[in-house]
Amino acid sequence: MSLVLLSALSTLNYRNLAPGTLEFPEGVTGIYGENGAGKTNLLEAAYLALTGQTDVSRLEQLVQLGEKEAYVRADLQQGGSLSIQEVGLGRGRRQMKVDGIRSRTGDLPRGSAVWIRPEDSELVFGSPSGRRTYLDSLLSRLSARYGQQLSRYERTVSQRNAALRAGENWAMHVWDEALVKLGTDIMLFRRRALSRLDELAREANTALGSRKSLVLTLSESTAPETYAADLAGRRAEELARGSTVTGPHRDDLLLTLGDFPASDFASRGEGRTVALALRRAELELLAEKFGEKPVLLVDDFTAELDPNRRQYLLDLAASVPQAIVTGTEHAPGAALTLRASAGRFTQIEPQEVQA
Ligand SMILES: Nc1ncnc2c1ncn2[C@@H]1O[C@H](COP(=O)(O)OP(=O)(O)OP(=O)(O)O)[C@@H](O)[C@H]1O
Repeated sequence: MSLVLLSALSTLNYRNLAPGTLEFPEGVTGIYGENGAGKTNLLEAAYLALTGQTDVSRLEQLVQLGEKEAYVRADLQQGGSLSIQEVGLGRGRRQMKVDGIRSRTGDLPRGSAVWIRPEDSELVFGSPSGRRTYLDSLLSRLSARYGQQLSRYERTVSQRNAALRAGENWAMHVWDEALVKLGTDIMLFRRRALSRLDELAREANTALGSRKSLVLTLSESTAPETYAADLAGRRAEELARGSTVTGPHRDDLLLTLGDFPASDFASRGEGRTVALALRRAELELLAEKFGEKPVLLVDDFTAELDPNRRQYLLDLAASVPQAIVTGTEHAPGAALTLRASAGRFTQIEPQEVQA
């Protein structure tokens, strides 16, 4: 894949953003403005247009209050040619087009964006499902096959759960066979990817000035060698509960800082550093896979009270071909500075930024 640059972003009826198009240069675009101005909304729209993905479960939340549909469009410069990605949003529905042709998320460039935001601390302090989502979303971008196997696995788990609830003990061997095959693929892929992810996250954690070492490990609910036996051994429990309790959908990505699990023992600041290290590792893995660094979206670098992490974020933004960095203050050294106010973005001349 060649370098992907976001040359323009257009939105219509997207949250509080005024309709219009913003053009972005190479290098860093800094966006500053007061709380509630629409800075996060803009990055969210950019991430959606670049990747087709959002972590908002109710899509209507993205549509401006009082409107029925919203639209975002990314004009991408890729290896000298222009490509246009459009996402239309309605009640519970998302439609995507690439260069005018109906498409699915899998058709979009998979390594095109990484989004770093203050809420990333939840990766450390939140539930295992958030960490699984981080891992699965990253691995699905690294390998389309992983994404396909994961959707098949998730479908199989929900069908098997329905059979368990219906007490269909006689059908279980069929479901188990399918589950073990798909689940084993997922476990093996996760194991392979984790060693490099662990190395990259460790390096980033050290570069962030952390004195404690970071180690990433998988906590697996079963192993490929024992999967079938583990399922059989918990059959009675699963029938009683009506749900599948063994398999990679129950795994966790353990983050050990120093000698202890970061989720239970890290301070808020240490947790934030670990979360940043995970995002940095994501960026590096995507760059290794696709040969180019993704567009980096940094939400609220000013939320970092620690000067070390602030500087790290600014340096990271300056090191990639294109970054958009928001904050309540302007980002120093930006190629373009925009001021956000009530969902509108106006360009600020360099001399005004200095002032
Ligand atoms: N669907 C929607 N329709 C209209 N407005 C919305 C919608 N969803 C969110 N908003 C509003 O968008 C505003 C801007 O939110 P956003 O999170 O982008 O601000 P921000 O500039 O990032 O602020 P902060 O600096 O506090 O993070 C909020 O006031 C919010 O109420």
